[in-house]
Amino acid sequence: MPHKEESTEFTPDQYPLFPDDPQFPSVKLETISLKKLEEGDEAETERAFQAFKGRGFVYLELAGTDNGDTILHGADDVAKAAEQTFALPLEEKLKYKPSNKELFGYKNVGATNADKVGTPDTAEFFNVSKNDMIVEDGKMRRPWPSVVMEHKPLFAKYCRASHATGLLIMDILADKLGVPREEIRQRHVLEDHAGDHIRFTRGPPRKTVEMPEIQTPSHTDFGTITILMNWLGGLQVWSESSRKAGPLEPDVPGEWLWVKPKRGSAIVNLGDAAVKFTNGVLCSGRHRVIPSPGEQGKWPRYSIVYFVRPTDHSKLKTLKGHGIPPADDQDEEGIEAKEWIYQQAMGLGSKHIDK
Ligand SMILES: O=C(O)CCC(=O)C(=O)O
Ligand SMILES: [Fe+2]
Repeated sequence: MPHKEESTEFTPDQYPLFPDDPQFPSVKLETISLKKLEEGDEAETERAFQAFKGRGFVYLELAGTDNGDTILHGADDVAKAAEQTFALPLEEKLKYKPSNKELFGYKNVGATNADKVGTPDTAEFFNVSKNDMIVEDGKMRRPWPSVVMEHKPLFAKYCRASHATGLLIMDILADKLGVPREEIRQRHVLEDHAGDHIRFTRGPPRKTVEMPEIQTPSHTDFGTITILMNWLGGLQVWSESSRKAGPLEPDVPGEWLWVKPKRGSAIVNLGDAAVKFTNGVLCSGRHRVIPSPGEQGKWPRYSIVYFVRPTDHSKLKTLKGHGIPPADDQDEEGIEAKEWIYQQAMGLGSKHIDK
């Protein structure tokens, strides 16, 4: 157990390994090299494409490229800043509740439902907006706690590296599907306002062996691509892939499988916007977070998530490409991404977001 007086809460050097025990069945994910993707390696791009069509989740090996190294090393520093943010008094954190149909700011423990009967979740989040971090202070749209402001250069660099990595993956998927890269890039321009953010998450240590509580309820991510860094087990994916965004409970039979954290790799998954753009060719995998297994459960669990999302005013509708079956939304204008993401968040029973 970590001792308060000698260590901070986020202490990845102390974490035991994910338990090697059939009690904790884990999912096998492809490991894709970011360096090879950047080099245009054909076999690697094909493996990535197949994995994103299949389960929608991969390990992305980060070392050896500028963006990969920024994410790999930056995530530890971001998590330390996250710890300082969560250490603020609750009343201070609650001053940063989301507003304006945006998800930026603080989500307190219990603000969303973990199931259909309304059991509260047990994780807290702090969502730091990409657009505010990459502009000068005077151009930011919201106030941020001083601990966030102190780390703004770190967050800006982390956002740029994560966004660029997301765009690289989008280019690969576009090429495979016969969609002009620009069709997707224009919906994800770095400087244009979007729901993109770095999410800090903190889940409490496990209280009982049975671990009934749910830190982050079953969901699919709303955006296009998610780049996730975590150090302790707790993330689980539903064994069967589904292409339907929707309710809290999985909609196809299956079981929860653990996703083991992998040192040196991010966990990258696609979100519902990627499903919508491709009429279900790509998969947005259903997942949730419960307390870490075995000995790992003695530590509070941190994760650092970057969400790449379509820009606020881009229309969510199926794109045209030889790999995409024509959709019945051809004649619709399409809903704007900001409104759609807000509706998705409200669908999870969020009680903390103001209009
Ligand atoms: O904490 C994790 O490992 C996953 C978090 C997650 O799924 C999310 O914030 O959307
Ligand atoms: Fe997620």
